[in-house]
Amino acid sequence: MFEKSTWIRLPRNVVVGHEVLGRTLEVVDDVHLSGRPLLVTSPTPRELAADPIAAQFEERGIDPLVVTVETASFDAVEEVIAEAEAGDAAYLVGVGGGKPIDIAKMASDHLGMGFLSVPTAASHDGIVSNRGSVPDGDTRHSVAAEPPLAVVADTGILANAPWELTTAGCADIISNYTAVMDWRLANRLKNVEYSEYAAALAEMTAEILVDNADLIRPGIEESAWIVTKALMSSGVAMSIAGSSRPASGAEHLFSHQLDRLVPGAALHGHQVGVGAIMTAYLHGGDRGIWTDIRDALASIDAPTTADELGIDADTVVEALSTCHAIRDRYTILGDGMEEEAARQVARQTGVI
Ligand SMILES: NC(=O)C1=CN([C@@H]2O[C@H](COP(=O)(O)OP(=O)(O)OC[C@H]3O[C@@H](n4cnc5c(N)ncnc54)[C@H](OP(=O)(O)O)[C@@H]3O)[C@@H](O)[C@H]2O)C=CC1
Ligand SMILES: O=C(CO)COP(=O)(O)O
Ligand SMILES: [Zn+2]
Repeated sequence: MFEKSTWIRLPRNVVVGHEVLGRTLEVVDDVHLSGRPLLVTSPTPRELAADPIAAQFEERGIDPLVVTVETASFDAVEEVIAEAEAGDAAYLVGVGGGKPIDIAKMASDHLGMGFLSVPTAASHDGIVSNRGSVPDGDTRHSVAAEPPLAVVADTGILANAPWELTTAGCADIISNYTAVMDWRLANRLKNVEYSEYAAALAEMTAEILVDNADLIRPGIEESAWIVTKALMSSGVAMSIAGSSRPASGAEHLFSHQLDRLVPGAALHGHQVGVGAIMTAYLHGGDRGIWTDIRDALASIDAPTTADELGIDADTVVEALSTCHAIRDRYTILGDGMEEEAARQVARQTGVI
């Protein structure tokens, strides 16, 4: 008897382009949200996007609530939930990088409210995903959450964000190559549930981005457009899979472990990119695609070494040799690498 079922949650409206921030209320109306919004933002994105959105609401006679968060934490999620309840918010709007968007996503999931995602940086593929990532004790990886009802991605704001945020987004996409290799391996060895559609979409997204690497340059709206569409596509792959598997394998375990060892040292995307060089090497040795991954990262100015991440060699080795344990996710790291073997891989790939 056939007993499988799939429930794919996706955003209803994804609006990407020039000066679309000014159309936020149109998007709100289109997804039939009404009442008082609570904007969740962080300091820089507040000035760039949350205050202008608040002004749009005020013009309409709606007084929005605004919470500015400094760090991604469960305390921040709880603060947002409390503000939403006290202020009678009807829905949430996450405005900023991954931190405020994930906090808004987790809070709206808890409150059973809709939420809108307004990225100010093309820095990560959680913009449309059905995952929320807020560190909780030793847990650093994402958990299931409702995706946004709609996304408003203004390419002018994204293009003017610091270039390293965009290169971090590109590296998060390039890491799909190794994430999918790990997923296939886990499917073959451990019978982990696998979706050919989600894997193909994640890989194709990385391929299109790499093919267009020449067009991705600082300060150019078309570049922001290319990267943002790739981030959306990667987020959709996660929603189709019902997990972050298409976009997160051992390279993400490595990054999550760095977040524990040296919090805030480097951007999420940059860490997973460097992780992908080493885990691609583990998958294929000298004949593998690790050099292609390294060259693709270098071509968009993303870090390819520990030095460029601003993290010392010993910490990189420690993260690589211990990160298998932080999550129940089978990858090329298996039950863990010996420290000396991890050091060799980091050396062979020029990471240290
Ligand atoms: N849910 C999911 O599926 C996924 C979640 N993630 C998560 O996303 C996070 C990484 O996202 P990231 O965006 O790097 O994190 P942040 O939200 O911390 O943003 C990084 C920095 O960029 C600044 N910033 C944002 N927009 C602008 C702008 N337009 N101009 C100038 N500065 C700007 C922020 O400012 P300020 O200091 O003011 O905040 C912050 O300092 C991680 O926590 C990661 O785990 C990653 C991938 C997938
Ligand atoms: O960062 C992500 C995908 O790019 C989310 O993955 P995690 O589930 O490992 O947090
Ligand atoms: Zn990621």
